[in-house]
Amino acid sequence: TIALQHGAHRIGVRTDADMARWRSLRFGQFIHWGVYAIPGGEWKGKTYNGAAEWIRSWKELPHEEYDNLYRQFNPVNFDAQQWASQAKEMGAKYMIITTKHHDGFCLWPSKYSKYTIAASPYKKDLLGPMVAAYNKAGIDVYLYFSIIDWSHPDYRASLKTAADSAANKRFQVFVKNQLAELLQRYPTVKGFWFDGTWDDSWKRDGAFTDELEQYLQSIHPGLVMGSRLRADEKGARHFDSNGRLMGDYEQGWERKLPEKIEDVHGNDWEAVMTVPENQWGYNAQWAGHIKTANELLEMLVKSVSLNGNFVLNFGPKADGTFRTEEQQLMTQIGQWMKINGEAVYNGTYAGFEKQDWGYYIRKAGTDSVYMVVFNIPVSGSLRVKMPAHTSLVSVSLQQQTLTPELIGRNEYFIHLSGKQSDTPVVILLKTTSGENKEKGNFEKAK
Ligand SMILES: COc1ccc([C@H]2[C@H](O)[C@H](O)[C@H](C)N2C)cc1
Repeated sequence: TIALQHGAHRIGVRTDADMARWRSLRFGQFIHWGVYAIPGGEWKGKTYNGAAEWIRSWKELPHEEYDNLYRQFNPVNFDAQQWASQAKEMGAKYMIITTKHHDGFCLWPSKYSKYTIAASPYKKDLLGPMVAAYNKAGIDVYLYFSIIDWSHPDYRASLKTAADSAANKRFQVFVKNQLAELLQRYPTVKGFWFDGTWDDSWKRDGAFTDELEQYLQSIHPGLVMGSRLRADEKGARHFDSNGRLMGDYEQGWERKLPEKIEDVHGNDWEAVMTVPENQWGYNAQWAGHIKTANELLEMLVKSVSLNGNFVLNFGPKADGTFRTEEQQLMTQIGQWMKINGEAVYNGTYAGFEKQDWGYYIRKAGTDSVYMVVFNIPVSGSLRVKMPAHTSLVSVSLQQQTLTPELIGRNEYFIHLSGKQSDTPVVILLKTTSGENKEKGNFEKAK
């Protein structure tokens, strides 16, 4: 390894209570909301093919016009209580809200910028009511914050001149001030979700990113911040130049999931996912494949089975309401979570050999292992190979006790006689482990 001043400061996962809480939540709701919801991916009859929240970068929409959209931003139908209750119904345990995206428009009346909700017809702070309503519903709130800020005169993507460096210094002060302001205004938030940290100007100043992270922890101990904030002094991001994860969890899983446990290298991690292929902010016409509730449940369950969190994104309209498709998804996912959430919350990697029928999830610190079945085989028989020194004590499907068939050494078939289901099936295995523990109930010779 090489000597680093601003690389990872910790080997292995965070073991404090705040991180344990983040880890227990497993299922989050991302919300991308801002003035980009006004065009919604379209402008003067033309459709923008990129992600709707990036429409300002589209040559068909002059910056001057985009930067005046805030004059129309008036979410009269915004109802924080309604947002929080539908998130609760879906089963989300945390929410991540865009305080400001790359365009720099602030959903809160920041005293460090004129480009805020205070300048809009709506005038009022949007974040305060959101944080209060979600917390009241028992949902933790995390703040998305884009370092890139296209609206700020001192923002520089790269530093070519001394003037650039001077501007960048001023910009760093601005960033630090806004982050401190957010923590001061919304003290119950549990962390930041940083974005827009790929430009040279940011990743070349590893020392600043390190000091900033430590500063934020000092004024708000316990904050949970992922690997997107920092760079080490060599410009390495997420993983420092010694391959060690920076930040509290790996934050690179954007619209993609790891395949197997080795892919996450023993780190905490979180995946963020869009319902369409790549739309975060509101996009009027959803084109391409729109993920179904079952697809999204499989991503959630797969993430938890690999020791990670899964965050599903929603893009409210400019008026503050959610599109019908998103409301229907929240309801459908919530119907499954209401019955089966126990398999997701506090879920961890089970240590069982993966089978084709679906995923194993271990309830943290227990001998309870859930099988979440997405693919019932034509045989109806679910193969279960017990890990070494682990015995099977009982098998149940909801309130029904099942008797597995012993088909080999510590290997079973669980027969789902003629079972069909249009949503994932959850089976609970009670196990016992340890060298000299008594054998499970199904190993005695017939
Ligand atoms: C250049 O590729 C990008 C850059 C930024 C993103 C942003 C999206 O706008 C959204 O906020 C997502 C979480 N973030 C990574 C996505 C892809």
